[in-house]
Amino acid sequence: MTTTKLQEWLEDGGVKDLNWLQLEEFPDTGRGVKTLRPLKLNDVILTIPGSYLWTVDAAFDDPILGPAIRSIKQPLSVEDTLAVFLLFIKTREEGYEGRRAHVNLLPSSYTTSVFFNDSELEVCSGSSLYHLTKQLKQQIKEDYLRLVNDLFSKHSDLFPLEKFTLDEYMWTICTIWSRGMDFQLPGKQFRCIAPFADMLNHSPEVQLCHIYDPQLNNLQIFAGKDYAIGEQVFINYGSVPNNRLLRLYGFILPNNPYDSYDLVLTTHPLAPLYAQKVAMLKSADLQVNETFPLKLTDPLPLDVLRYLRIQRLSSSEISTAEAKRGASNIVSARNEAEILNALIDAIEGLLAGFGTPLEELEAKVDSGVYQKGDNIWAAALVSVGEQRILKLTLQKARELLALVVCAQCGKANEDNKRCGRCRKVVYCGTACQKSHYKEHKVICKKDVTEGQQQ
Ligand SMILES: C[S@@+](CC[C@H](N)C(=O)[O-])C[C@H]1O[C@@H](n2cnc3c(N)ncnc32)[C@H](O)[C@@H]1O
Repeated sequence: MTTTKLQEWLEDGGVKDLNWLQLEEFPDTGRGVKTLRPLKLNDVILTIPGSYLWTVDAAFDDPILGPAIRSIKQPLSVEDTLAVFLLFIKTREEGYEGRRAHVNLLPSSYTTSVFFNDSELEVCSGSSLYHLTKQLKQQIKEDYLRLVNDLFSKHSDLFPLEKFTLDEYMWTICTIWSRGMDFQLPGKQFRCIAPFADMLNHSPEVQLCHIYDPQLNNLQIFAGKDYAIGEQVFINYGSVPNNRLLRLYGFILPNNPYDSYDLVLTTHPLAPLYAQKVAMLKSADLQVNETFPLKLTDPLPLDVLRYLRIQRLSSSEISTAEAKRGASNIVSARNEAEILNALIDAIEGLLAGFGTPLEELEAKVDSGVYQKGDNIWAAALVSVGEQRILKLTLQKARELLALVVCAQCGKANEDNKRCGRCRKVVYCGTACQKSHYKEHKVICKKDVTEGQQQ
C-alpha cells in the first residue's frame, strides 16, 4: 500500500519512526497498521505535530478557506468546519500536496449506518440505532442545504456545487465520525483528525494510548500493549457499544462487553409538583431530561430508580427524609410500586416496538442467514444487543416489584413480608400467602433447588 507521499510530508514535519510502521490489509479489521519492530507497552510509536492535524483552527488559518468560513454570520459547527476543510482540500487541484496525499488514502466508501439501504436498516427497526440513523440521514440533508445556502452558493469559485454534492458531504461527515479524535482539554472540547494515526484500528483489548498535549501541541500514540514484529497495532476508541460503533465507525464487535441501551427519561412540565421535583432532581445530581445507559453489567442503574422515585413523589412524600436525601432507597411502597410498574410498561413497549423479536433474530444469526460482516448482520447484532439488555432490565424491574407488592392481591404495603423460603416475593398477610401457595410453590421450590445446586 503506497503511503510514500503522506510519509514524506509527515517526515518533512519532523515525524519520526514512520519507517517502522506499514499499512496492511488485515482479515477482520480491514486496512490497519503493522509494526516492523517489537514494541513494549507505553513505547512512543508516533508523534504528529499540531500543524499537521485537521482542526478547526487550521481551517480558519488557511489563507484561502479561512476568510470564506469567517464571513458566515451563523458560525459553522466543529463538524461542518472540518467537513468543509476536508472537501475543500479534496477538490483542490494544486497546492496542499501533503494534506491531499492524506485525503487520497482515505476509504472511498463507508459502512456507517447512514449508508444502509432500507432492508438493511429494517432488520434493527425499533432499536435506538434505527431511530438515530433515520434522524441523522435527515439531519445530514438539512445541514448540507444550509451549507449550500450560507457558504457554497456565496463562494462558488471555492466550492463548485458539482464537486460539493450531498454525496460528497455525507462521505466527509462519515470520514469525521470514523476518524475524528476527541479530547477534553481545560475549558474546551478539542476534535482533530491525525494523518496516519487515523489508520489505526480499534481494539478494546489495548489500553487507551492516544493523547493530545496542548502545551507541546502534538498528538502522541503509545503502544497500548506489547507487540511482536509484524503484529497489527491498535488504539482503543473507548468503551463504545455496538449501536454507536455501527453509527459512527461502520463496524461492530460480536459479544461487545460495552453494549448498552440509552434510556431517555423526561418529565412533562405540566406534571404535578413539577418545579419542586426539578429542584429535587437537580440537588440529587440528575437533570430533568436525562439519558441513562442501561448496560449488560448494570441493566437497571440506581440513578434510573432515583429519577423515577423523585418524578413520581406524591405531595405527602415530597418532604420525607429519603426523598430529600436523593431517593437512593425506597421512599414508600406506593411510590416504588408505581415507578416499577411504569418502568415495566415502558420497557415492554420498547421491546414490542422491535420489528424482529430477539429469539427470531438470534436464531437467524446463529443459523447463518446473515453473512458475517455484512451490513444486515451488523444491524441484526445491534438489535440483539439492545433487546438483550432491555430484557435484563425488565427482569430486574419485575424482581424488584415482587419485593414490594403482595404476590396474591397486588397491594403495596410497607409491612408486606417476604416468603421465608425463597425471599423473592412478599405477602400482605397469611391469608394471601396461603391463597397463593399453589402457584408459588413451583417457583419457590425451584429457586431453593437452584440455590442448592450452585
Ligand atoms: C480510524 S479508521 C482506521 C483505519 C481504517 N481501517 C482505514 O482503512 O482507513 C476507523 C475505521 O476502521 C475500521 N475499523 C477500526 N477498527 C475496527 C475493528 N476492530 N473491526 C473492524 N473494523 C474496524 C472501521 O471501518 C472504522 O470506521
